[in-house]
Amino acid sequence: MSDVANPSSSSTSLHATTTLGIVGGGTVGGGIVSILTSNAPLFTTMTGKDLLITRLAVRDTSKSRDFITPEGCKVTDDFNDVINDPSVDTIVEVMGGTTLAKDCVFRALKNGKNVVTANKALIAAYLPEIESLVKSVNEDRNEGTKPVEFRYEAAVCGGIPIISSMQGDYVGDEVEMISGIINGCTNYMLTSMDRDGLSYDESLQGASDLGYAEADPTLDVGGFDARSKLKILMRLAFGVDVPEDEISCKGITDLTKEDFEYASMLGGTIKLLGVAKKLSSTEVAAFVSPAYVANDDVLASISGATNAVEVLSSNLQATTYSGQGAGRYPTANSCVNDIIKVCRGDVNPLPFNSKQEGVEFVNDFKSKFYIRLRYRDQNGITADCGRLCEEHEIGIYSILQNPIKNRNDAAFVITTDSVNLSKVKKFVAEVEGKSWCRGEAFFMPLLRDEAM
Ligand SMILES: NC(=O)C1=CN([C@@H]2O[C@H](COP(=O)(O)OP(=O)(O)OC[C@H]3O[C@@H](n4cnc5c(N)ncnc54)[C@H](OP(=O)(O)O)[C@@H]3O)[C@@H](O)[C@H]2O)C=CC1
Ligand SMILES: N[C@@H](CC=O)C(=O)O
Repeated sequence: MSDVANPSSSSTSLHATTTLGIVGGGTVGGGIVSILTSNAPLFTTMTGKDLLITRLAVRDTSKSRDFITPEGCKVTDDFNDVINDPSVDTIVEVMGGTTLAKDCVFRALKNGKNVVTANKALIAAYLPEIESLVKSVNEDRNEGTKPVEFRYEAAVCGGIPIISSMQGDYVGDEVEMISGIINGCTNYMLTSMDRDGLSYDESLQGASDLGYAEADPTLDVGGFDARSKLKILMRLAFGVDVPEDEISCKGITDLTKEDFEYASMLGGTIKLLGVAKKLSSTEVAAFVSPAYVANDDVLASISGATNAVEVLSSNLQATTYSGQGAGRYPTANSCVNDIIKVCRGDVNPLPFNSKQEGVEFVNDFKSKFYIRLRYRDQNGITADCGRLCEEHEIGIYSILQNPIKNRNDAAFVITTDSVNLSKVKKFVAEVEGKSWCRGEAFFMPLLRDEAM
């Protein structure tokens, strides 16, 4: 921190300053600037320092902005100007992505700057590397120098303070399971489609307009954004680093109107969930998938961009965190909280908690499943399915079918007894080879009914 009197703020200020460089002036970056500037006197009181935004990097400096650039802040299209400025104490990375953002964050840390980021994709892709870089940068710092901080509250569930809770509130506890809605864009979309009857494209457009979607919305609708967040939560909760692509991941793109009708027939709805569970002292399983949620489950009523995460632990038992998971101000709020902690001098030597040796990830899980099959009508289809279920050791719990409207393209749903995902995948692969089967089958877990 620059513990010198602030020369550029009102000439009467005798406070020390903290200088911020923000990389990214979009949905989140604009919100951070607005919150910091509109509450400046309060933040000075809280930290004892004037917070100056002296640098802002954007891709296109000629674009008009929906926020006011702070007085004296230099705007650039080269983030190197920000991370190489020796007067900047803290870099706030809110441009997103995993290539340039990696360069920006890694070089900022190497330059001895604190980093605040909302970038879950980057953290999920390079968590061990970030952890060891923060450690080595701090080991190399002179004795008595404040350690460099890496903070990322906004990266998981936007405005919900789940990261600080996972870092600090379970130290004497043991987390057994995390499950919840951890992507605001898709929850907004599913709500608009199910409740308001909007099409997939209309609901995605709405989510983008409201600033919920990623720059590449495939990350949202494909489940990948939720998977990045789940990976980070798994490290914090279970001390396990899981390569992201090992976590079973299905997005919302294959869901149809019919699935909502069948879910309603079963007494529930469909939510995109991230679930991770400790199966034993040495094994953890996880998935991201649409899932059937019964109407009396707390997750069924979570609508719009709201996120909700239930953490099951030995001491606390079930604790649910709920709030805005995406959008300008909820997300910027989390970044600002991190910035204030950094300015105040709070130190967190273990940003990702301790790693637990000997805990392995198992890429399979047990649940009851919903399997929707499309078919060309002919005799013997249910008999065929029943035989295949028996061969794959899948117990049928129910069979649902609306009256057939089109004999060439009809659908029915099987719900199963508890069975491993791996068995369902093999069953589905065999069904898809049948002459009567149309297209790909769709399957998803039934939450709570012994999920995992
Ligand atoms: N939006 C949300 O609800 C949430 C977002 N996040 C994360 O926050 C981060 C930012 O998201 P969001 O604000 O929505 O994204 P936006 O697309 O709205 O903003 C990205 C900003 O980064 C700038 N930028 C892009 N590339 C460069 C570059 N090479 N050099 C300098 N600036 C660049 C863009 O400049 P320009 O404006 O000129 O194009 C833009 O201002 C992402 O990591 C996202 O995952 C996390 C939680 C919630
Ligand atoms: N696209 C993300 C933004 C916040 O993380 C989401 O919708 O959750």
